[in-house]
Amino acid sequence: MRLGLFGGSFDPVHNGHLALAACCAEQGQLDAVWLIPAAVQPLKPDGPVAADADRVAMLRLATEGQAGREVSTIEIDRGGVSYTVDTLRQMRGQLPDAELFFLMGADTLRDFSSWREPAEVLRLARPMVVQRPGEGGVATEVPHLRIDMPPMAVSSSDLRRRIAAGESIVGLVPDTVAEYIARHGLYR
Ligand SMILES: Nc1ncnc2c1ncn2[C@@H]1O[C@H](COP(=O)(O)OP(=O)(O)OP(=O)(O)O)[C@@H](O)[C@H]1O
Ligand SMILES: O=C(O)c1ccc[n+]([C@@H]2O[C@H](COP(=O)([O-])O)[C@@H](O)[C@H]2O)c1
Repeated sequence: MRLGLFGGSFDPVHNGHLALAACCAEQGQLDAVWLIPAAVQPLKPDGPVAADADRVAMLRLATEGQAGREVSTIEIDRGGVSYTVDTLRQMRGQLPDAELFFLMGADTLRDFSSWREPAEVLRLARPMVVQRPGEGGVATEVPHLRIDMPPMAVSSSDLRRRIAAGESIVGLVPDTVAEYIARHGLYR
């Protein structure tokens, strides 16, 4: 099985994330994509704004009813700083026969050399990378598969800013996620 692992802060999940997963699944012929919210992303040491349970709940709403999408709480369950190499080792141990791909946007690939054990990460999984508006071309020595995605200028930080400013987020996240954010008063 060809399994796509898609790690992120997902603070909150948005339509750019969902499009990334869909484009990689289609063009990379993936059997499934697992979305993996980080507890604490190593290069974002302040940690996420929303609670782990809220980020997981929003991911579940965003992927509800979509075939081949799952939310994995492996990093939240492990706790602490979420190093991708630890996650891939755990996945490899649980799924020895799966071919693993690690999904990301070009901005994430740009910082790849500062990750923990980047060579080991590449031994365990192949990066699958989409372009991101505002990022230049993917100029990097890191071997990766390029996936084409229509540009979507949405980011979690812009969403948090919009919500705090009382601006609309309609069309940027699934309606169920927008309702969850409003109902729980997140990011105000
Ligand atoms: N609009 C987008 N287009 C392409 N890739 C994206 C987009 N938004 C996020 N990604 C990718 O999804 C992964 C997870 O992103 P993350 O959860 O940090 O969201 P973000 O929108 O980048 O958040 P923030 O604005 O807080 O940095 C990263 O690899 C990132 O490059
Ligand atoms: O393992 C690392 O050192 C490492 C450093 C930076 C980012 N990552 C992972 O890259 C993914 C994208 O992170 P983000 O928050 O920038 O979207 C997420 O799964 C992070 O845990 C991993």
